[in-house]
Amino acid sequence: MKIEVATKEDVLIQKKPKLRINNVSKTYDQKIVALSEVNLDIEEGEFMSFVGPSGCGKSTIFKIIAGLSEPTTGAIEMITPTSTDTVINRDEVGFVFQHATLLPWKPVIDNVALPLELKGVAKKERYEKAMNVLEMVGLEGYEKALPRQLSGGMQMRVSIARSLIAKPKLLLMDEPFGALDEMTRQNLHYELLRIWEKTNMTVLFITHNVFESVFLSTKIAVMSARPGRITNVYEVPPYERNESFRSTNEFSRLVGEIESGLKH
Ligand SMILES: Nc1ncnc2c1ncn2[C@@H]1O[C@H](COP(=O)(O)OP(=O)(O)OP(=O)(O)O)[C@@H](O)[C@H]1O
Repeated sequence: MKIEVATKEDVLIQKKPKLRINNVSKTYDQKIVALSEVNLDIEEGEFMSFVGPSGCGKSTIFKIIAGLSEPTTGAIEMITPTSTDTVINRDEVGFVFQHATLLPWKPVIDNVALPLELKGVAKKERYEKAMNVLEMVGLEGYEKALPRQLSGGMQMRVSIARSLIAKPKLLLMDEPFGALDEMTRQNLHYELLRIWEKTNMTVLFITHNVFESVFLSTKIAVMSARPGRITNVYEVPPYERNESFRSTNEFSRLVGEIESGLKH
């Protein structure tokens, strides 16, 4: 992972912590150019969605931000006003994947507490924290259940709870609701927005669903086909996110604009 240190001047002009994707390119196996010169600034507390054609490098960006993959050129910078040290603290980054990826033999509470168990946190403390996040995702009472006893939506809630237990400042969600039915997906939209508002995390969210991106996000980054670039960033005004928002003219207008942006 290439980490760049921001200058003091950089830091002083930033009002809020900011994640900067600075000229990031990624070539796999010296021939597959997945990303080409991606630049994007993300403010603290933003809910930023990434939409783009299949294979345009959305997951690659997330892997680079999470430190699971190295950029070929460029860097991810985390700039905070309190420190000139821009090393991203991996403990502050949570990751949720399309599939819940739960350990089938472990009860819900142990799945949720796993990140703390791996860090050697004592059982009492990790169970207390797991109960708190299970309550946040509406799963109190299910702590002893095994994953197979839960619906797909509930398993995703467990996965989200597990990502929240270490109190991430940045949550990366790679198509988390892609495998769920529409009703479950919409219920989880409200849950996620409630959690986002409560925690003030920065959320980065990959989806193929433009409606979902407009409903959830403060900003939407549209990407081009491979090699992936950010072609446009749309801002969603702070409308109240409720059922009626989905049927407003503003909602349809934004969906239309983004869909046409995806075609160019
Ligand atoms: N480990 C890898 N080795 C080689 N090529 C890879 C690797 N990971 C991804 N790629 C290639 O890089 C490109 C971008 O992949 P990536 O998974 O980031 O796209 P994506 O936009 O997330 O796709 P999707 O929307 O289909 O999930 C694709 O062409 C993919 O085949």
